[in-house]
Amino acid sequence: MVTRALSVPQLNSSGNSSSGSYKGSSGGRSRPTVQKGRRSNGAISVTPTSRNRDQQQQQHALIGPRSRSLINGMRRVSPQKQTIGSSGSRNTPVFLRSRENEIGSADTLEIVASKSTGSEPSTPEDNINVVVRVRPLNEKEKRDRHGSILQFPGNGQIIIESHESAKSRNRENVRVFTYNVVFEPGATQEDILNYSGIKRIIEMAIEGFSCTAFCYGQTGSGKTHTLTGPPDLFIGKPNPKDRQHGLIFRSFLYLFQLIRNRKDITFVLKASFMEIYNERQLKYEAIIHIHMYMQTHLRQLCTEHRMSNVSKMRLLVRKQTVPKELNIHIHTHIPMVQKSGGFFVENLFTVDCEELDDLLAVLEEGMRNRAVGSHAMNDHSSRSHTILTVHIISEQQTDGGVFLSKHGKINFVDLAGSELTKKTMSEGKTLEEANNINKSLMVLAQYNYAETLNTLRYASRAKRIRTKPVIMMDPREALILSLKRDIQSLQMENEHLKAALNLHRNSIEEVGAERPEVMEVPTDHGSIPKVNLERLPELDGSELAELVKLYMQENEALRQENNHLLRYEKQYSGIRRLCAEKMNAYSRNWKMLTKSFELTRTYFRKHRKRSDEEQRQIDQHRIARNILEMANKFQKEFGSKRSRKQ
Ligand SMILES: Nc1ncnc2c1ncn2[C@@H]1O[C@H](COP(=O)(O)OP(=O)(O)OP(=O)(O)O)[C@@H](O)[C@H]1O
Repeated sequence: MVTRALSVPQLNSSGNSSSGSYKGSSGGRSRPTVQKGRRSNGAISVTPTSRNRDQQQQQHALIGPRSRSLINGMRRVSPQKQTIGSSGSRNTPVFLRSRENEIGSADTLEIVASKSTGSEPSTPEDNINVVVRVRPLNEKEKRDRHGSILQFPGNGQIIIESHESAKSRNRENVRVFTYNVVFEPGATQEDILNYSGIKRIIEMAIEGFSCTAFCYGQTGSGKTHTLTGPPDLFIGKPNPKDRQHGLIFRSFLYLFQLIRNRKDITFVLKASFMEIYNERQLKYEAIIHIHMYMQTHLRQLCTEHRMSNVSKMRLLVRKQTVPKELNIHIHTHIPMVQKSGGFFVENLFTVDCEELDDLLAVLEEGMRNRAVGSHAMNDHSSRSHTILTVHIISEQQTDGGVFLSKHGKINFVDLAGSELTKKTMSEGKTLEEANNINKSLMVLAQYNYAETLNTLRYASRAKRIRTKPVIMMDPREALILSLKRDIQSLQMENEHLKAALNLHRNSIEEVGAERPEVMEVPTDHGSIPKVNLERLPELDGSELAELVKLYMQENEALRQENNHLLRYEKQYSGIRRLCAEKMNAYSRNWKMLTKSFELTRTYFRKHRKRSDEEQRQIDQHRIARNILEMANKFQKEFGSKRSRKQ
């Protein structure tokens, strides 16, 4: 089971951005110092220029998975981005600060690089990715000349400075936060897709992990904009090429791109879209803990915040026959969720999505149906928390012939923004909604400094959360798979032992030793029928259970056989060792015997006594040889004298 989360805290960036001492790439190289009071002159970074207490900052954080192992040793990519910032006083504003002109912080770049490797998902413990996006100033903020309290020194850092009166300024008023990525106001929707780490999340969801991307932040800070784009995108038929499309739309495209490349896997996609409206006590911990424990955000809401507090939970995409409002049921014994106690949402309507268009239709319909209100800080303010879930069920045949199915999912959560009703000038229904939203988030301090600080703290805390994701599989299928693996390794061991035994038998027979008396090895597994593994996905629960039983039996039989073989092997190897020792002794003796025989024969040849007859013959032979030699000599001498005379 996995826990992956994305959050998007928000900052209200103020109008007159400045770079101060943090211009361009060099700003990120050395550790920046805050230069108080320097007026900013560009869109690259936003520095305090105004002491206006009413200034607004909006930031949102994107929290998602990342892996320590992925980060270590990853190559850094360094795209050069030339984006025009909102205030545009510089020609080439960088939309997010990092070292050496790179886009995004080091961590994020590594995540991006890791994504492109398409490597195996790791099992990271440090898998919450926190990304902060600061939106550009809107027209009203520019008109009101609100300043910024934020600076972007690079390295994923944000500096927030309070603009209390100079007297009260002290070290406490300047705080530095570090995240995986900080997007400055010039960042585009496409940049968020490419550099926030969401692509990695989608890849992990495909691999069977449960992942979440969620946005958190002040009202009007750009959460919905980041996730879905401006609301008027969904009026009528949306133009798929619109550059304003948000993270969800772009993630869907990327998801389908990945799925189409995996021809070896069969995918089934389902999606649901619901909202939690007027819920009072939602906390970000809820969202994150749910992932640590189980399936959806709702479980945590149930267990930690007592679902009775939830006023309304509504389906945004539904069948005509399905009631709009949903009931939550809490169960203590649901097999898959036993550990945390469980819950399920009655009538949660999930849509089968065969095509990309089906997924996009879920998003569009949900966006049209969600509760939106208007107040002074946002014309299209979300009045609820929404959860769009895409289930990715995959099925792949493994080397062993077993079909492995995984159930990954990705949740996109758009939390309603926290609001100061005084600033939003909410009244009536909007006021009631705002109160509930604020309660359900964290009720923030009086001014945007405090709100921004709170958001940054929130994101910082989220970053410290450690989760341990696992791939979600049907436990029975997982068991079958592991039994199958056991069987394979037992069979290999078995073959190895048999080969070793044969070797022993042969060598024992060679020396004519007696074979040991041992139990016969059962080589036939009897009545265990063979099962067609390709039919695995078609089997129902009882058949699967039967299959597990059969595999366990086969496993057990193989284990027994291995034990017998091992005992055999032990006995045979003992006898073989004895034989070998005897053979060695024999051969040593034989060598010695041969040598002594040779010596004896030589001795006797030299010293044995000859018989008289033998001696007489030898003497005669010797006399005859002497006579012959003398005759030859005489002949030679006589011959030479005669020739001289002539
Ligand atoms: N990065 C951005 N670039 C341009 N406009 C933006 C950006 N972010 C937000 N906006 C605009 O700011 C306004 C408020 O944004 P949005 O509705 O997304 O905020 P929100 O955080 O979802 O607010 P609420 O919590 O009230 O729903 C919208 O008009 C949106 O189009």
